[in-house]
Amino acid sequence: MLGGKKVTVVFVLGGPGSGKGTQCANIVEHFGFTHLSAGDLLRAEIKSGSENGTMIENMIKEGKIVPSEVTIKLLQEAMIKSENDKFLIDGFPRNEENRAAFENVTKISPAFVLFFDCSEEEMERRLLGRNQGRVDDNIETIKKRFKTFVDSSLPVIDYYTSKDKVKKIDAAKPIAEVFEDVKVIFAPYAPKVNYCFHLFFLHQHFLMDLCSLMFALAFYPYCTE
Ligand SMILES: Nc1ncnc2c1ncn2[C@@H]1O[C@H](COP(=O)(O)OP(=O)(O)OP(=O)(O)O)[C@@H](O)[C@H]1O
Ligand SMILES: Nc1ccn([C@@H]2O[C@H](COP(=O)(O)O)[C@@H](O)[C@H]2O)c(=O)n1
Ligand SMILES: [Mg+2]
Repeated sequence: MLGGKKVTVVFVLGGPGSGKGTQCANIVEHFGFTHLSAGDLLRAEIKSGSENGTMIENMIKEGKIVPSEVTIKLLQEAMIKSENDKFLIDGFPRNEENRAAFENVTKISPAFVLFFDCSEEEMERRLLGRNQGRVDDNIETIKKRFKTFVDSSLPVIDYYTSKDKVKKIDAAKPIAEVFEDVKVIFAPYAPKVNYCFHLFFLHQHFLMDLCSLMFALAFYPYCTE
């Protein structure tokens, strides 16, 4: 529950450059989730001129993890503001502190954890080719982010694996192929088709076709004279 509404949360995890943001955009389009990237929220906080801006910017440049209370507040505010009840939380929880604090504060447990598994070699290639002007997409910071991922984030994935909540995806494949695997996992969340609505329209079409046929048969003798 969050501010009185029941929410579904999926944590989207994986190393830097594994394709979390790319696949979240596809999931939003096909399955109606709202995408909340912790990294994007932190970058927006820097831009907004917040009092935490300088601290967040320094942490991002060093590939370190921002204290949980800052990130959780941003995630909570975004979820409350949204009219949706299905969220992809991308890049969070990044360490044990993030994980425990989120569950304590929000009382929300994820429906499952989507884990994009990719080699460092491939992730490095992608990050160096991303060209979005991110201050952390340089080889020095990328190496630090990889270390933080191994030391702090992989234990979170191990924790959720022990709870049988992790759905692991081979993220080294091309984007479209990764999404084929993602789609299988999200199939239970596909928007429901309203069969009654379809049946009504099929029925309408059938009646109209029948009327046209009767009309044509009735006038056929006159048309052929
Ligand atoms: N399966 C893929 N194959 C090749 N390139 C990919 C694939 N998925 C994403 N990319 C590209 O790799 C780059 C990083 O992808 P993306 O931003 O989605 O990763 P991310 O996991 O969100 O990274 P970060 O943790 O740094 O935010 C982007 O330029 C994206 O277009
Ligand atoms: N839970 C988080 C998520 C991110 N950060 C910081 O932001 C950086 C960029 O995150 P991306 O998910 O966009 O790659 C990340 O390296 C951290 O410095 C964080 O502190 N806590
Ligand atoms: Mg991202």
